[in-house]
Amino acid sequence: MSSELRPGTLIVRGAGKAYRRHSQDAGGLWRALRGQHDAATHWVVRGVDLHLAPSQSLGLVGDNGAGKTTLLKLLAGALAPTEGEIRHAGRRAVMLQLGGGFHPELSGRENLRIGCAVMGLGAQEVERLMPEIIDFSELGPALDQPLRTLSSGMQLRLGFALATAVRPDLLIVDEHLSVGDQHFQRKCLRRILDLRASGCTLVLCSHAAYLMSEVCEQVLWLHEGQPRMLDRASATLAAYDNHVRACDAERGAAPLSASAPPPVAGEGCEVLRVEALGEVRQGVISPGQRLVIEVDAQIPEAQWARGVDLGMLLMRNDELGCVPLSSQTLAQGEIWQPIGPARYRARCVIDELPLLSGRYSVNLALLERGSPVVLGWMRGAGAFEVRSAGRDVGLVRVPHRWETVGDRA
Ligand SMILES: Nc1ncnc2c1ncn2[C@@H]1O[C@H](COP(=O)(O)OP(=O)(O)OP(=O)(O)O)[C@@H](O)[C@H]1O
Repeated sequence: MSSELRPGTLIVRGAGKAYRRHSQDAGGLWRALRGQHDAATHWVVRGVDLHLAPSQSLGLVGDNGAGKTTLLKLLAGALAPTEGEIRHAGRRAVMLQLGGGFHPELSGRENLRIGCAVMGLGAQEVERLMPEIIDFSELGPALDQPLRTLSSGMQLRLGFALATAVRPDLLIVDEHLSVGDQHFQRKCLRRILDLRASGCTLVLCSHAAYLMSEVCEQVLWLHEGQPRMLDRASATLAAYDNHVRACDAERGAAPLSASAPPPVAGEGCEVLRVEALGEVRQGVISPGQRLVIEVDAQIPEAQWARGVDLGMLLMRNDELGCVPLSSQTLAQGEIWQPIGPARYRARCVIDELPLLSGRYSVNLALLERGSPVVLGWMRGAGAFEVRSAGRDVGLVRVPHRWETVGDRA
């Protein structure tokens, strides 16, 4: 740790991690026995430069084996870099692997005490924080059972409660929000957002692009151990998405990015009904006609008070996400009309449908206002077919015109 940096600062200069890889051929064993070491240096991560100021947030994406976990371990201090330098200031909390740092034979409570001590907390601070950590983990009597008897979701609760209760200046999280039940996912996400709002620097690795785009300002794309792009979250995620699509097309696989469900975390919120209306007749509509997507949802009073947005994506039947529709710029009362106790209806109108021939449906999510917390969702709802009378090919028809060269002046 460096004293001249402000707490929450993270600086990485030319960091890399290499392992020795021994040759696998039969002669390798004999050479090793003769003391002739023929291991080659294999760089798993190389050339990473980062500078995060306090309260900045960085996401990490990359294909399997790209080196994300290795980089996170370097940032967490769990691995020493082979080359380069990593410096941070302030209290660092880490959630890398499930149950990481815990002892399987000790109880959850004992593990918490040890974990607090490892993070440098004094006895008094441990006593002060324990009730909050225990409360957040919601483990109840299971807290006094050996850790190995806890489910992975329970271990996540414990680890997450510990890592975040200490109010770290720097939080490093690896792909954990998909573990655990929906209620806990929401709790974790809220805590991450609260920490970020209170000035904690965040490094997050997740396969949920949706989450990264909401939580992180910048995203680093690692490719075969090397930084390929470091930019605003939206720019890097779009570039990475293009890369994933190109790889999928090469392999003939279905595009995953559109079909992967977002993290879900609702309590009592539910999408009840989705219907394609407007000029849809017997499930069919033409390009240029009026499409109305009507959504009924159950929103309990407490959640209504926090605010609920609606995000939709019109999907073609080859899982291509075509048209995003979001209510986020409107006041809540402009989106939802009450239709019964804790029931609301929203109508999204596309006056001139730009889509061309194909079968479509709607993926939609109820979102907590101003936050990436997903309260409820439905996929493949409100199916309709677009039939074009013309000979259009492609996906959309957009208004356009032609001009002659002379018009340009
Ligand atoms: N201890 C080790 N010894 C040798 N090679 C290792 C070691 N740890 C990781 N690797 C290799 O480093 C590469 C990067 O692994 P890493 O787990 O960092 O990738 P990742 O991007 O997190 O992958 P995933 O998304 O699949 O979790 C892999 O090829 C892996 O086999």
